[in-house]
Amino acid sequence: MNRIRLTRRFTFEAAHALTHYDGACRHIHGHSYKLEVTIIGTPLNEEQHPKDGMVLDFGDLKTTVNTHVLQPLDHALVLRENSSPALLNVLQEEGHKVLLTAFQPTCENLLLYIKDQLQPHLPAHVQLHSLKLWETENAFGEWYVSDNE
Ligand SMILES: Nc1nc2c(c(=O)[nH]1)N=C([C@H](O)[C@H](O)COP(=O)(O)OP(=O)(O)OP(=O)(O)O)CN2
Ligand SMILES: [Zn+2]
Repeated sequence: MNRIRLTRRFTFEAAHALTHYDGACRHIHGHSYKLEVTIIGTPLNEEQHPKDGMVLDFGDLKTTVNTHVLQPLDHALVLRENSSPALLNVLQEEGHKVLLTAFQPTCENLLLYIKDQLQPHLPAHVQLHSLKLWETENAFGEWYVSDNE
């Protein structure tokens, strides 16, 4: 076996509010999130192939994450879909980028959302290995496929 893990880092800005939370984070506030995406696979071994020696071109990983994860999340206000209808109406009428989620937008649930967004769009020859999401400089969550088998 010659399996290799590849990791790429991303950053995005997003705001959120934790409804019913018993602390300051129930108010709308923002984070500069950092995300690490790790995939695993076997490097291609085809001498004339432009991707020879690669599990996946880092550029292709970047494009996939940008399209399916960062595009919906970056500079969005992430709110639970049962948040105040009056607030949601105003935000949407004013053209703000609001991502409504069926879940509380915690670090944990955003990891699961990112996993669900990403997994179907990875090429068949690689697997998602893990995700690491920093909400603040000091707090992060991780999702590992091996924890969920
Ligand atoms: N298990 C979780 N706990 C908390 C989450 C979360 O997603 N999962 N989120 C929050 C808030 O969103 C908050 O923004 C982050 O909390 P906290 O680490 O307390 O933030 P601070 O700004 O106080 O961090 P410092 O490093 O102390 O400045 C709360 N909990
Ligand atoms: Zn927060």
